[in-house]
Amino acid sequence: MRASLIQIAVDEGESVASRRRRTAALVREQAGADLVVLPELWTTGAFAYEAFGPEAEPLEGPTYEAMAKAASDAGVWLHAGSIPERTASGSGSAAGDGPLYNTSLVFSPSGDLAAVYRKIHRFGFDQGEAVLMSAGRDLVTVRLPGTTLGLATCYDLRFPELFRSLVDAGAETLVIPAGWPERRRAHWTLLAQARAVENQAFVLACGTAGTHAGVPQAGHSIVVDPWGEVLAEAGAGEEVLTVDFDPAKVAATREQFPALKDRMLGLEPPRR
Ligand SMILES: O=C(O)CCC(=O)C(=O)O
Repeated sequence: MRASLIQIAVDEGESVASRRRRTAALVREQAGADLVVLPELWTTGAFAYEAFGPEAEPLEGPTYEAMAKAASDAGVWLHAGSIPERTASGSGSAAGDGPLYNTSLVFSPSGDLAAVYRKIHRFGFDQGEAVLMSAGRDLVTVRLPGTTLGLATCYDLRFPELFRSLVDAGAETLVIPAGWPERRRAHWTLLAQARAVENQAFVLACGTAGTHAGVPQAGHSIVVDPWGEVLAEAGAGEEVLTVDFDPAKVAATREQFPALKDRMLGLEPPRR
């Protein structure tokens, strides 16, 4: 299976429309890959909090349209990263005035929507995304020929229980679009390898390059195999990271070193 992770530079000097066109062209250039992955919130930048509201889109907005077309033009599965999604209001009476979500979209090679994942763990403690966006509640897996993807986004990487739940739901390849900051790059690499080793799964983690809202991005998108080996790692700048991997390695690793079978669930709490 061939995956291409497009580590887009998200700099303030470029308009959202220009970056959308440029990204669609980069996706088209990946014809021949099986799966293409984009980063988190690449239209606005993950730290450009002031842009979330103004640039928010309905699910089937301009990014959806451009990415559905790019996926079908290239004939690839496309994890189109995430967008700031403006949902319809709760009453359904007025479209587009409901809560915001950090929403990932996955398209099939014919350009059909295959999955929607709304980021569960919001970043920022009491600021930024944590107050501007609502939290998703649903685990999402996507069946591709040869592997099952488990979806997570950026800060989710710090929550191992989410990934265990995805594995329990059948995930073999964990796909993590991100807008991870340079100042915590060591955590990014370490956590990507940890999630791969503990879940005996491939990890495809695609970040952004550039600087927006004064936050330099880590880049260093990374692909890790179920044994924890780094198969490929990008540098700091804009880059397409292409890697060939064998999805059968998940079952082989789980069979040869069956640690997942030794989980002890439902332990007793400490006695007082
Ligand atoms: O957890 C981190 O250090 C970065 C998370 C983040 O930037 C995000 O989720 O947008």
